[in-house]
Amino acid sequence: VHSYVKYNDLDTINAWSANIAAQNSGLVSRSQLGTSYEGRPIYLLKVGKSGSNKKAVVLDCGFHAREWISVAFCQWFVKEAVEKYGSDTQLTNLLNNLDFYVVPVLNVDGYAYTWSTNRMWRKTRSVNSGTTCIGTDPNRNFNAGWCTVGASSRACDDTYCGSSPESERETKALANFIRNNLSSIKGYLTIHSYSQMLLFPYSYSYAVAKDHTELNTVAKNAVSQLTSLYKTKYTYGAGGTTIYLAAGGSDDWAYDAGVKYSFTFELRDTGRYGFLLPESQIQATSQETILAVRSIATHILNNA
Ligand SMILES: Nc1ncc(C[C@H](C[SeH])C(=O)O)cc1Cl
Ligand SMILES: [Zn+2]
Ligand SMILES: [Zn+2]
Ligand SMILES: [Zn+2]
Repeated sequence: VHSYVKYNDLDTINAWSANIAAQNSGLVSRSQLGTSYEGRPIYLLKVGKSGSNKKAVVLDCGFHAREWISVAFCQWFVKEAVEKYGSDTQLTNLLNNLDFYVVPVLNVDGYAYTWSTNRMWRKTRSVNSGTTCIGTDPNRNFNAGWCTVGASSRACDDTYCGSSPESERETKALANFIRNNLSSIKGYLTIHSYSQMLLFPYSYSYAVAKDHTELNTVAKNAVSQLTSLYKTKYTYGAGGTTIYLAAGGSDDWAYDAGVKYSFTFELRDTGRYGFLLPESQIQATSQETILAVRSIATHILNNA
């Protein structure tokens, strides 16, 4: 049975996304972004009051299979939206004027694999030619400095960039969706764990993004909102200098494609539990992160 304060397996999440759309048809609709390598559906939830030519923000979770707190967060976000619409002023305003395209789990094959076989799996589950090593790192597979730095060209490595940009069905599906909706998509938030960081372009080089100053201010304000709830410490900045130089990331690609407000969240913790964050921290992590998402979305609404 589904719980917002537990980690849910893929079948439970898919049943949940069908139900929450059916029960909140004025606010939530479900479609399919594509199918994974192993043939699983990759669902997309459109969250927002129906209206014409609204701005959109893409929020994806479950890029990396083992980062379960990311997957829990997207479910919490949708719950909060449907629960508080009509009563919470800020959220109601956001949902009246913005559409949030939520991908509850992008890397569905990998996520299923962490439940069935290997909790620490990161990549997709696609077969690589000439080796028994499986999978590509979806966050090294985008056409953004592809495979130049901070990624491996060896299929057996956890940061394998793939045979070519968008070689994965999962990354191709997401990239196609963003390309096809560029006129409305003003923000891109991709949720990972762990490190407690809010990152923005670029990670693929030390080049300073043209919107660096604004993105830095948006990140600063979002982090201060997050920290205000439980005093959780976050760092923020351009990925290359804040975490590490790495190419092929979805945030860099979205930014260069024209999505100005592009951010990567690295949720709790800083290493005590790491990817194995206890379920007891899902609620607090989700609540504090939502404050940051609200802050960014409000900036987008006022400035995009
Ligand atoms: N553009 C990027 N933005 C953030 C990161 C950090 C995540 C952390 Se799990 C990763 O290593 O894929 C990595 C890249 Cl390549
Ligand atoms: Zn990740
Ligand atoms: Zn991470
Ligand atoms: Zn602002």
